[in-house]
Amino acid sequence: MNSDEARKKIIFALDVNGVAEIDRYAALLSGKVGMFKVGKELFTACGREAVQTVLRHGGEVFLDLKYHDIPNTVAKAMVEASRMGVRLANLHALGGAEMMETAANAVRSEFGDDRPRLLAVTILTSSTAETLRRVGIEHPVDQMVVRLARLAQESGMDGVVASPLEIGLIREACGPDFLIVTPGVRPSFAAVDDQKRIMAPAEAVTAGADYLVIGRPIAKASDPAAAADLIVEEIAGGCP
Ligand SMILES: O=C(O)c1cc(=O)[nH]c(=O)n1[C@@H]1O[C@H](COP(=O)(O)O)[C@@H](O)[C@H]1O
Repeated sequence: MNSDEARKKIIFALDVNGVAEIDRYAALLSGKVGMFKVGKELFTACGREAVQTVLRHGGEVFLDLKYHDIPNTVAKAMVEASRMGVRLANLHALGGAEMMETAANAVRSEFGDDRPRLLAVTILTSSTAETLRRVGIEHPVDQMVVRLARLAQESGMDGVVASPLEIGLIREACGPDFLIVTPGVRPSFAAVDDQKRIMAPAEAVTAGADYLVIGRPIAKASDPAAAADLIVEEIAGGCP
């Protein structure tokens, strides 16, 4: 894989709480990563300005607000997310088929093809079988992930967010065109932090990931731009 293809796969998680930090990372990482993720912390702190700031720097946005509510509320939130001009937006698959279908239909009927790709979060990368068991889900994590990925696909979603360990199973169940976005990726030089089900970047791409969400391995590095370059090299060098 060439470096440009590898770079486009990296989504940098902007897990910060101010516009000044967006400016800092956008200046450091534009041209080094493929997309910027605006998540709950940043959106709660700065709102739409966070998205607008990334767009102003010429970056593309994955709006990661993981909606989970009654179908009408999630559909309306997704329509507003789409209006902001983001490339990817997500909800929790555990919200169920009706919630996903209502959201997917609302976005498609309002924006047609000029819309963000819609992702369903399956089981979070910080969850284990014990996490599931304690909320009453007795199935193994990988079975739950595949079940939710299939449900998401049947409900009109474009793809899923899942741990790298389940990429192969999802590809098998949902086919080559279904997007797989995977956090919980750790390059050789980085700490594991609180992620539990992890994989190296090149391995995740080889397994079939379309995008890798990477935060602290880049943000906490003494030279974030160099860390992003190293990850691009790991992917390009390790993937056919
Ligand atoms: O939806 C996500 O992006 C997400 C889903 C998931 O299962 N696990 C997960 O870590 N994430 C996000 O991916 C990012 C991972 O950041 P790092 O662990 O610092 O690389 C964070 O912004 C999380 O919110």
